[in-house]
Amino acid sequence: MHDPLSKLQQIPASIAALADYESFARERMSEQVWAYMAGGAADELTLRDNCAAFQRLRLRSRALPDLTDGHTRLELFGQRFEQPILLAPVAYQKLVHPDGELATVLAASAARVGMVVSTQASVALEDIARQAQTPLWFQLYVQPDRAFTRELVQRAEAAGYQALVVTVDAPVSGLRNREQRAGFALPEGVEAVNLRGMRSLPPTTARIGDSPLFGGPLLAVAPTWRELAWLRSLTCLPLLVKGVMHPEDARRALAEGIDGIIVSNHGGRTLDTQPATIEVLEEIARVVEGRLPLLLDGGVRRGTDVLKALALGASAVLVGRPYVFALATAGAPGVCHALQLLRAELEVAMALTGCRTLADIGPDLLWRPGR
Ligand SMILES: Cc1cc2nc3c(=O)[nH]c(=O)nc-3n(C[C@H](O)[C@H](O)[C@H](O)COP(=O)(O)O)c2cc1C
Ligand SMILES: CCCCCCC(=O)C(=O)O
Repeated sequence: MHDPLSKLQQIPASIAALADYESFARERMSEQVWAYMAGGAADELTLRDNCAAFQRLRLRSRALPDLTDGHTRLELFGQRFEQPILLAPVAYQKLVHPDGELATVLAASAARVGMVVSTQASVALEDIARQAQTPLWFQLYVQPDRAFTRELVQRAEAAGYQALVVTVDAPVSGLRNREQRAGFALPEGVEAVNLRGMRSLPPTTARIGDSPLFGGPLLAVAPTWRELAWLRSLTCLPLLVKGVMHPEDARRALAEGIDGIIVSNHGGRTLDTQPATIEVLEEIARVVEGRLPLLLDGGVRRGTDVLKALALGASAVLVGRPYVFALATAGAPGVCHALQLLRAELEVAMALTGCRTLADIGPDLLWRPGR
């Protein structure tokens, strides 16, 4: 296996934190691709809030902790992870690098980080799995063609994916104004290869005065909790829902026998003006009461963000855009480097807050005036 660690010296020397990859990535992308990768929905308030809300939280350091035998290991669904950080599903990675998801999985394997592969990956899910030496989970968009959806699940199982992550926050695409203004469209050579051969919906042709969405074909086939129950009966893989932002949806997920919940607002790409994920995490954690793994994504940029999410009830976090920016800048070595930076930051943050293992991380790490 090609080792991305051997190329780490090619990383621009000025990159000291995840955010530093952004300007390098931007230089390497067209305006259209940048709009797709970096942008969010509508006025991008939620996109910005995801990061800002983490930045508002304050940590409390602890003096003279005993940190002997410290580590960041954890188990999720019987799978062992070296750190509570996974790669979030991001579609069409060939937009930013010719090897796309193959470069990412190489880096994830070298960094020993779990990866969630998008239904809309630009590389076949089987080809990604063949390269993987790390746990892979498959992110599922329930397709209008349910027989095709079942086949996708079976393909993921056969290829060795170890969990199914059903995205539940995008029955329709968000209003991506930045993409619209830039005129983003998939270029030739980049496509959702896993969806080849699927019957697609008839194009919507709403005219002025018609309802643009309601009554149309899209909502008629949008997934509901019924499809979740169907998926539950279809697979023995751990089943997670990604995109929960409301405590009642968390309650429903528990009742439906779901195995894990990802608190996510899709990185601010679906419904704009939602709160930041870190702001709703605690309320959802109160519903879940530790009965199943609770994960979070959206705005995680620093090791201290990982620590804050764990302090408020997450078992692990996922990162999205930062690794795509690293991929665009320096390919697999870039992704590997970005993951190593984040892990180092987490370990420093744990040491300075007196946490020897993840079990030591709790809400008292946060400084909350008046409490
Ligand atoms: C370019 C891009 C493509 C994405 N594609 C998918 C996808 O195919 N499936 C999915 O469930 N989420 C997708 N997401 C959302 C991410 O999985 C994740 O929720 C989000 O990026 C986390 O926020 P962050 O980018 O601030 O880390 C995508 C996000 C981005 C930026
Ligand atoms: C119905 C939403 C399709 C979006 C596909 C990729 C994605 O999740 C994203 O761009 O965000």
